Amino acid sequence: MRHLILLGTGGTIATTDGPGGRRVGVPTAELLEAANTAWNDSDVRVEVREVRRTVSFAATVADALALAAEVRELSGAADGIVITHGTDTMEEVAFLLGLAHGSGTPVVLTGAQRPYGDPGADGPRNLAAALRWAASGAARGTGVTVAFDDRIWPAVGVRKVGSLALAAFAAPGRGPIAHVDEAGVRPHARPLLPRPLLTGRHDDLPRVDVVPQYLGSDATALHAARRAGARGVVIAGFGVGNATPETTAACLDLLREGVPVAVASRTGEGPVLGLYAGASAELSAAGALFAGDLSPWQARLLLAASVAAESPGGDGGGDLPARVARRCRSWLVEAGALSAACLDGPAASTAPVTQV
Ligand SMILES: NC(=O)C[C@H](N)C(=O)O
Repeated sequence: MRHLILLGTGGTIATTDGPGGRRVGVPTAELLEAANTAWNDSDVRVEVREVRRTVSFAATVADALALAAEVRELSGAADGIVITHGTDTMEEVAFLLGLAHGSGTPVVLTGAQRPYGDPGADGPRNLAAALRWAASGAARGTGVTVAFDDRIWPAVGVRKVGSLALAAFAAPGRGPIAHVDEAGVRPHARPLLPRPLLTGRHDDLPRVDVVPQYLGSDATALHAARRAGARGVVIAGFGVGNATPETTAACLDLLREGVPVAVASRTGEGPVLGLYAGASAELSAAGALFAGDLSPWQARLLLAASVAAESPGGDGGGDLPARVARRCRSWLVEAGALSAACLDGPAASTAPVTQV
């Protein structure tokens, strides 16, 4: 008999509507009962543990790290771990759990877009799919995944792409690695699993802020982040990773001061690259990390984990941006998010640098 552990953390799947809005309150054992109407396998024993009962927009990095520690502790004791979670930050929590996960035990997050008891509730079906996937041999060695709307998404690259749609998740440019539905569990691909970056116990991560780019944005938010004690910043850049002249200049100052800078794209799909003079090309040449096709939110966690790994308890010193970028790049190459040609620095572009 296979043994799964089901960890309940809250989210819409465990909410009911009421005066003042939705609130978490449904016990995880009740969620399991509802899922069992969609799937019940007498050969699988599910052990339920209540971890937290919150909506995920109120969760913190410290909460996610505590969850990662619990998952690590339980990994040897079960054939699979399923976590019910809010969808708003699921892409970040899945990614962070992946940064800390080193065993073959599958870890599967799921949730719902509609509350418990809704006539069209998606929670029971999503949870049933997550349990089926976790109990199947196919999930072993796939690291951390998200089960939603009959599809299984890899933690690296998964994004919430719908605010209300039942098909709430996608991994643009990557696609689902399996389907789980009436036709059974059907794996199509296996995600590349980098070595865990977060080893040992971490109660929190260094502060890293995301600064978005928008028409005419100046460097005010970047300066505020620095004043607030940010140990790194991620630019959610235009297109292929560009920033306004003011932001670019402020990022170059940060790099000179020893603060790591990562660049991601606000577009939602595709890699970033140092193509444009006075913007991405300059940032890239100055040692900013170009974070492959990671979302700004996943890039933020990668940067924070790398800063933590480089400078436990210290401020790192002058070449911190270079060391952090190197560590992130080798992780991104292992994750298939960056070409191996980028390992020692920015990949040489064959295209001529475009003058802005
Ligand atoms: N669908 C959901 O779960 C959204 C909810 N606000 C949460 O993240 O907890």
